[in-house]
Amino acid sequence: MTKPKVLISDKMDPNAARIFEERGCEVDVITDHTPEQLAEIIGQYDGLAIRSSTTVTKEILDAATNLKVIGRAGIGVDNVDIPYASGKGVVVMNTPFGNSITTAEHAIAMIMALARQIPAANTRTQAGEWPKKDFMGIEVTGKTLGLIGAGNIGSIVASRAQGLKMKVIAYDPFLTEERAIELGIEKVDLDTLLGRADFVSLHTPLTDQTRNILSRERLENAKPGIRIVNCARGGLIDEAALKDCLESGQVAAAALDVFESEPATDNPLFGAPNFICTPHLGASTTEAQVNVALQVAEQISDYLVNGGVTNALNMPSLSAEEAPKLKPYMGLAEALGSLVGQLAHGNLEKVSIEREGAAAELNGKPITGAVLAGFMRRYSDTVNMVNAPYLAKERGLEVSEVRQSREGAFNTLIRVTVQTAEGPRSVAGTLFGNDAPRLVEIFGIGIEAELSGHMLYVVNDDKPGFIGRIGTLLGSHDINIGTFNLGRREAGGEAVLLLSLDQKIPDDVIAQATEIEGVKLVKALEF
Ligand SMILES: NC(=O)C1=CN([C@@H]2O[C@H](COP(=O)(O)OP(=O)(O)OC[C@H]3O[C@@H](n4cnc5c(N)ncnc54)[C@H](O)[C@@H]3O)[C@@H](O)[C@H]2O)C=CC1
Ligand SMILES: O=C(O)CCC(=O)C(=O)O
Repeated sequence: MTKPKVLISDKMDPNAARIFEERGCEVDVITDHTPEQLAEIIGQYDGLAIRSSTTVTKEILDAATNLKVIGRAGIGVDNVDIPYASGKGVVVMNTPFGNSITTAEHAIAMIMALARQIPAANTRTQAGEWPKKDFMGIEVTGKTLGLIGAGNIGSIVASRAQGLKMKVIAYDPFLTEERAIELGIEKVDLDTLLGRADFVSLHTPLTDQTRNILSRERLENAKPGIRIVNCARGGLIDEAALKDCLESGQVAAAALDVFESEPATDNPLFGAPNFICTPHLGASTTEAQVNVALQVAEQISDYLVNGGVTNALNMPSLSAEEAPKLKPYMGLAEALGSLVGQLAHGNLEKVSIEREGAAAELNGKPITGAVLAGFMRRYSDTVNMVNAPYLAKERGLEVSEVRQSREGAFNTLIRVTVQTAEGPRSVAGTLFGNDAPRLVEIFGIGIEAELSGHMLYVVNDDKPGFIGRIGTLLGSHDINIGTFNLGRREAGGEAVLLLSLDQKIPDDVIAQATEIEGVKLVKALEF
């Protein structure tokens, strides 16, 4: 088996390359590249490991014809076009916890640096000025810290600030009252926070809702003399307004690690009074960089080698323990989705996926993804289980999932039903010996068949001599039959025949099969 190939395209702790190799991937480290150079080479790789310097644009994704997974050694994934990657079937992962402590510590360092004006005092002292009387600081003890965003990093900042005897309040619409109590923080609205806080620290992602969350109006109406820290994302603060507020003294001081445009080599805030900054160093500690490098390499190789999915932003998680157990189910699910997609006519708007018996106890999301991947192949041949749910949504397909823990005739079963103009049509399958997928029902008729390769599906009247006639027709065209599977509604009623063939059946042979007496439908299937 050829090894999956991974490119590390940003500076990363060398442990990442070691882990890739140990886990069975080939790895190249190429960190010095232009977007054009990256587009030229990306087609060779199955996996891409990045930090924040590589921007994964539509152009890169279009060139990435083999890419299956992008892993961000860090938290923010605003440098990846996730909707486009999802449409291309590429999993996007991050490492949501590896650098949180480090970044929270950076925010606390910024708070302390603002309170005691350490950077300016350092510069002037080293210049030989000894400017003792110019630097009167403030204590943080007893001051109010307002957190905008109290997720992983915000909550660590809260606990560290409480250790410094600060009172912590937070604005986060997704923070529950229970979690706020657990963190010992008071939940408030944004205007209240800005009216009460002595220090504000931002810890949200950059989204349509958070962009410019500290707007000119909010900065101007905040508590006079407020101090602001941003170690989250540039774009959360109106930088021009912040500069004006620093100059007027409305904002007493500000510390930014992140900027609207990075690298920030020429920013309007540079030189503003009481302004300090760092070049996006929030995650830059030895510990955090080892953590995120190890995690991203483990996650990417787990996906490429075993199919395990951890911390994906565009796909449900699948643990390394679950992945091998789910593998035969995914094969079955994809084949059933493909079968129903190939057989059902017309514009299909609803699909229902039922899991019965042992299948009901499994993680359903990947199974649904696999059914949809098989089903959506009727519309697109580049579909996989990552992009299938997105494509299904785009086409307005209504997807429902049903679990039935009770066993029926089979101890494990997946049934896929689509609503057609003629009513519901379903196919069902099971696993033989826990790992061999088998079709067991097709449109209400019991049958037992493996779904693979080239197949021929025939619906006919159950009459003597029919099987001989179809066999003779195929034989006369030198088409060898691998397996022969029969099912019927009742003796003499409607029957179905599913043949696996050693080669693709030509259209003219299908036309001749349709002419055989008693034949109602002939269809070539591909799996
Ligand atoms: N400076 C640096 O080097 C680093 C920056 N970061 C950035 O820090 C930020 C926070 O990261 P985490 O805490 O790990 O993320 P998280 O997802 O754990 O927390 C984000 C919090 O923001 C809240 N939120 C979302 N929309 C909001 C809104 N409209 N108003 C208020 N709160 C809102 C969420 O409910 C959540 O609790 C991210 O932008 C991340 O990219 C992370 C690591 C390093
Ligand atoms: O990789 C870095 O240095 C930046 C980290 C970061 O911003 C993040 O993880 O969101």
